[in-house]
Amino acid sequence: MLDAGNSTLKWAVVEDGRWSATGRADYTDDGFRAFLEGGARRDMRCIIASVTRAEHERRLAAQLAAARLEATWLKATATFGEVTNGYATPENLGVDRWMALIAARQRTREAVLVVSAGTALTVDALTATGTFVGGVIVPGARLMRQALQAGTARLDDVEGSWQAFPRRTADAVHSGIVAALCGAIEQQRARLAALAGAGPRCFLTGGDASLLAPHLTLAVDQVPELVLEGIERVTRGDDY
Ligand SMILES: Nc1ncnc2c1ncn2[C@@H]1O[C@H](COP(=O)(O)OP(=O)(O)OP(=O)(O)O)[C@@H](O)[C@H]1O
Ligand SMILES: CC(C)(CO)[C@@H](O)C(=O)NCCC(=O)O
Ligand SMILES: [K+]
Repeated sequence: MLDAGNSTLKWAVVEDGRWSATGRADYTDDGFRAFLEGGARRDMRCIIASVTRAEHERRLAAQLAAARLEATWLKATATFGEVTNGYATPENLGVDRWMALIAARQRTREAVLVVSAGTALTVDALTATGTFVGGVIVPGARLMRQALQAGTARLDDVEGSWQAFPRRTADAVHSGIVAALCGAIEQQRARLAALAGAGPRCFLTGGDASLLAPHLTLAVDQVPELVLEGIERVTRGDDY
């Protein structure tokens, strides 16, 4: 199973229902070699949830073909089991978000906020009836930092640390980004709470989950492999 994000490729190898290996790599030949050496075997079926650019997808497709691995590329659908995709055009929803929502439903039947903090931050609301009612997309931490550097003269690329009231430029940038990302999560949580009539649970995944978790006032469950869990569920189910 492959979670092909905009920045990195994440994978899990499933043998006899057991996850025998997991890993992550960038979109280079070395990265793909890490995947092959990390447990992929000849004749394995690869199920891919990709939101990355066409160039990465073509390269990945060629690498899989060269390794004689059969590839299946997933798309978001209108429904899966109890989960209903409320997007205006369901197939336009990023398949990574769809997989995370399906995995979240497998973990709980309560209302839940599904947050992925990667290249982009997505905050998606799933009701207790299993309906994905919508969600927001925000630039992720790296993109925010790049945007500030590109659009201003005096913000250097210096690593800052989190401060409630930053008094140095680097700390102000770092803390501002954390505040913006956490603010989006807290707002959507309040909106889903109003809709659901109770405080929703929150699952947090993605490369920046640990950056945000300490600064959220709500209780969150960190689930690093949420997208891969969704791929496994979809692959296993007869609903797809
Ligand atoms: N090379 C890097 N330089 C700076 N920050 C990085 C780098 N790699 C990862 N990060 C940090 O990790 C965050 C998330 O990126 P990462 O690739 O880990 O997420 P991801 O969940 O795999 O994203 P996606 O699924 O969209 O590829 C970035 O916003 C950034 O803060
Ligand atoms: C929002 C991202 C970049 C998050 O990885 C991805 O899910 C994506 O490209 N989605 C397509 C657009 C959408 O979900 O509305
Ligand atoms: K993401």
